[in-house]
Amino acid sequence: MAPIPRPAVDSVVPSRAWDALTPPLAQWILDAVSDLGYKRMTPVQASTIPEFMQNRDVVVEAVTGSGKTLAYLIPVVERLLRLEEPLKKHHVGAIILSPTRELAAQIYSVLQKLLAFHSPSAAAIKPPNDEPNDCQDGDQEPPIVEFSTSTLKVVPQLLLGGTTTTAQDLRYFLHYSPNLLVSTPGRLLELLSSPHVHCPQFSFEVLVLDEADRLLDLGFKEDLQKILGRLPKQRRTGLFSASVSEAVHQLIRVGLRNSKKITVKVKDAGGGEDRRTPSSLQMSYLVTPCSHKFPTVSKLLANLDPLPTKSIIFLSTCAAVDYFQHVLPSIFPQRDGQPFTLIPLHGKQVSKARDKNFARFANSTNPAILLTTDVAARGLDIPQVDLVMQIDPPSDAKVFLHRCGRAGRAGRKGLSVVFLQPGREAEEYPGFLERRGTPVSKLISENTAVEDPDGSVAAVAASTMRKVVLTDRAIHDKAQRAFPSWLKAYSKHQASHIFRINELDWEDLGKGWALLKLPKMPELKRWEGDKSLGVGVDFLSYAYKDKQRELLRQQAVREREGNPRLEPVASKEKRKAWSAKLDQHAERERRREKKRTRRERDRWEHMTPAEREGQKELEDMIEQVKQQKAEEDRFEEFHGFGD
Ligand SMILES: Nc1ncnc2c1ncn2[C@@H]1O[C@H](COP(=O)(O)OP(=O)(O)OP(=O)(O)O)[C@@H](O)[C@H]1O
Repeated sequence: MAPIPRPAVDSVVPSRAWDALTPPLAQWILDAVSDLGYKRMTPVQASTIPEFMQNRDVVVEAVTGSGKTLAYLIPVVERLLRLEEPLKKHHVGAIILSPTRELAAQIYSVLQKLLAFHSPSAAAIKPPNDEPNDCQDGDQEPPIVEFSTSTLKVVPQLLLGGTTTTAQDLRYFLHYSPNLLVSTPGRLLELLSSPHVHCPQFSFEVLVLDEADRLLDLGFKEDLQKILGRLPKQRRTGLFSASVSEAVHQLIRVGLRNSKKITVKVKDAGGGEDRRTPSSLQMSYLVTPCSHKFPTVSKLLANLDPLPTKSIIFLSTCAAVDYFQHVLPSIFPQRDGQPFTLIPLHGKQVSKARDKNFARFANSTNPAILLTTDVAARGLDIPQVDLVMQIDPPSDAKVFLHRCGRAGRAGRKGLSVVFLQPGREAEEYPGFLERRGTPVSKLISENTAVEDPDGSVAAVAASTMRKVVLTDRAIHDKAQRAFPSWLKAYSKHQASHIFRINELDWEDLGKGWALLKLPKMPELKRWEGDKSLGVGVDFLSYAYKDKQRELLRQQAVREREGNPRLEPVASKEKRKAWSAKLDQHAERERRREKKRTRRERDRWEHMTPAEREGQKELEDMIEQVKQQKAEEDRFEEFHGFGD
């Protein structure tokens, strides 16, 4: 295996042998890591494990793919196995929280691999959807079975919304009495709400927030606040991420105790600047108009040497993934006589499809491409990912390094490419990234440049994809939904001074998206170009593949012909441009804020004292984050870094 990036900044601990730690790790752990082929600790493991095993909280920021998972799993299991006596039945000793189901499942799988070397724990591992066979009926009150607590062991449980019901999770909990829970916030909260699940101070040891900055985002605020309210304050806490911002470090003062900040960055090739990305990962950009983006992706896939085993394409919305999954295979090349397998994955797929698609990608033996959104940006560890392509930069600049970091993991060579449109994007975005510690350089290679002086390459690609769209009106519908949603995402980019809607080239976008026409959108009201994009389509006879759907459409056409007033007309509200809606938005936001405050007050009145404590703790954390962010913004503004 290629060398792991070397540490810098706060971390002074280099990569070390596993048996060099004091206090030493248990023999079974040494056997496990040796069997897994991990000869030495990575820098983040060498820095974190000794601290987290002792009574210290840790805030760990280390580049993607640097081995953070084992850096917390080893201390967590060691702590549970070094207790003086086993925990009482139905008492939880440790919790690991992750923002997504896929990441939680992955953490659980690493944990299983580790515990396989600890015989008492290995015997306790059951599949997460295991139905204890003495209680199959979902509606019955779960029986509480006797559970042997004489041996110290780690009994893990994976909690995932979508795969099991809360009742099934609770039955599993009551039957096997797990002491270590790996979960997403929502599902954990549901379990902790049961009076049968206990986390008292004398039992509860440690809480880990993986992708901590994402978990501290406002989207998770309520759940996290309630979770903290149900956990004892006297506990160890570990925050882990590749982007624990300075703001999150302030949490040390409020949420964490006796804490240690561990930062593992890497030096750039010349040994100078600190980087926030692994040195095995080449971070690059390409300047391409929209209509050249996918032809360029094809060229990369056709020519990159060695052939990328697995690649990820990031799009900005779920609807775009739903649409492009149909058209892209028509323009993607074959390698060694084999097509690439294109697998869609996004957060609006039902859990089963999401799990299946993720497993298909992870286990694919053919060259495979995951077409996805930011749901796959963080934490996922699929070592064979060689290439990451960001068709659009993410709206949240912080997500950029997480997306890139799906490639170039654990010292393996990886390439990340972000596609920028000529003009402001190409001129300003690289500088914007550099100021955030994630510099990118222009990808210069014969393999990538699409020479297209007369636009014929783009035209051929658009025409090939349009042929696919014409085979089924349902694909056209998807495109017409996806394009406005992409535009909305574009308009919400954090760096709004770079990503400006009024500088977009609509005709080129229509070609790049292989649209049959531009959708009716307020933004196009004053645009005088050809909204049919020069594609002559007879929409009256353009049919759905699905027979039932087509019959309904034909019926609707007949009805409309009989009564032209039935033509659906977008409401006045819908026809307003985004920009014109801003004032209304502000007013609505003010009213919403008022309602929110009232709701919060009501909720507070109905809270238990413990929940109030949790709420206060979290509010303190968020306040600190806000203050720090404001300070950072002022600093950036002063130095001309502002967005
Ligand atoms: N000591 C080690 N030696 C070699 N490889 C290791 C070692 N520890 C972990 N790895 C490998 O490194 C890869 C990345 O590990 P992990 O997923 O924990 O990274 P991470 O730092 O959590 O990344 P991210 O920030 O993207 O979540 C895994 O494939 C893992 O098997």
